[in-house]
Amino acid sequence: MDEKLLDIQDLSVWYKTYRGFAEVVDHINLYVGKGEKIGLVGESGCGKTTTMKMVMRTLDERGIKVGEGSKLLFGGEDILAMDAKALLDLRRRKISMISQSPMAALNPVFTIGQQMMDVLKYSGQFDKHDKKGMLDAARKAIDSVMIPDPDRILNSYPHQLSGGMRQRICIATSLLTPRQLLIADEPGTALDVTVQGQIHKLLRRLVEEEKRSLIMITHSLGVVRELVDRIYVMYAGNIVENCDTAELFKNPLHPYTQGLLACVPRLTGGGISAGIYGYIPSYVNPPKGCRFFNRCPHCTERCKQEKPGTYMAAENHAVSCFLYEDKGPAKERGDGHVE
Ligand SMILES: Nc1ncnc2c1ncn2[C@@H]1O[C@H](COP(=O)(O)OP(=O)(O)OP(=O)(O)O)[C@@H](O)[C@H]1O
Repeated sequence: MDEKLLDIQDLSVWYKTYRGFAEVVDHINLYVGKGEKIGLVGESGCGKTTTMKMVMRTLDERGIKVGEGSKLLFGGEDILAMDAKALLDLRRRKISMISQSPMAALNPVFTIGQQMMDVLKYSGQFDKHDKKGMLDAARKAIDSVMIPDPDRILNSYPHQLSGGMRQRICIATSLLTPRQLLIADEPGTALDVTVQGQIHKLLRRLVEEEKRSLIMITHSLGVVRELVDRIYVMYAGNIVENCDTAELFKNPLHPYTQGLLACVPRLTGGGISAGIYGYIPSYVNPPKGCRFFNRCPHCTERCKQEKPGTYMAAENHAVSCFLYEDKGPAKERGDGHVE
């Protein structure tokens, strides 16, 4: 197994709302190895962004509660125990996150050049007077994301660029510093499919060239198929299935994964998919059993009352559904958590 770079153990995150606590992330386990590319897939609102914002510690901590026993380890260091200085270092030098909306990520009142120079200045790689060195690094980064005329781009404001260019600039900025982990939160959402495809290929190439790790967050299994080594399927705050990408497409086991796969459009026809009937349950009053029970074609009385464990349906293929209980519990890691 790869050496773990990020290791999320038993993480629970609750938002404080006026109706009570919303249990949005519910005891999840997930890891990414050094140089590994993983996908975190699930429909809108299932808690993917919350999980990753927790990793970056960018959620407003007055508005959340983190479950007891939750652990977030990055290179063995406990993210939840980091002070403000260590967190700043984590965000400036170790992990970067590309958000869904490049317009929200870029500051509209500064040029691209000013924003890139700021990133370089605080990265600790250059002397703060070495303007030429930083400019060259910024030009090189723009070049690596295949945008011509870097000097014009450096002098442009975000609104003077197209959506695809802005998203590439976000990727270029995240690559300015030698960070080990890149978290890409649906980087193609705001773009048309042709540009989306280019952005995904670009991300894969850059991550592979620099041997970085990647977490690709998306609601579409089709998007991650060509991009990642392993996939975690998330539903309503739970990881319901986790295995290698090829295995997931060959042998999807959880009824939710099967439903998600049926939603991937096929060029060979077959009409419009029926989708998955129903919607995600309330996080304020989540079901006490399986959170997918009201949408599941295999639901039994037990599913409504009892939470399924995580079972090892095949080698390195974990699934959280009573249908696979006879396959035995998932591997214990020695720290009491399953993987
Ligand atoms: N600050 C907040 N306060 C209360 N609830 C929140 C807050 N932020 C997010 N949520 C809720 O948490 C749930 C999960 O949201 P999250 O953004 O993590 O989902 P997601 O899987 O990333 O969705 P998408 O794919 O649409 O980005 C949603 O029901 C959302 O309404």
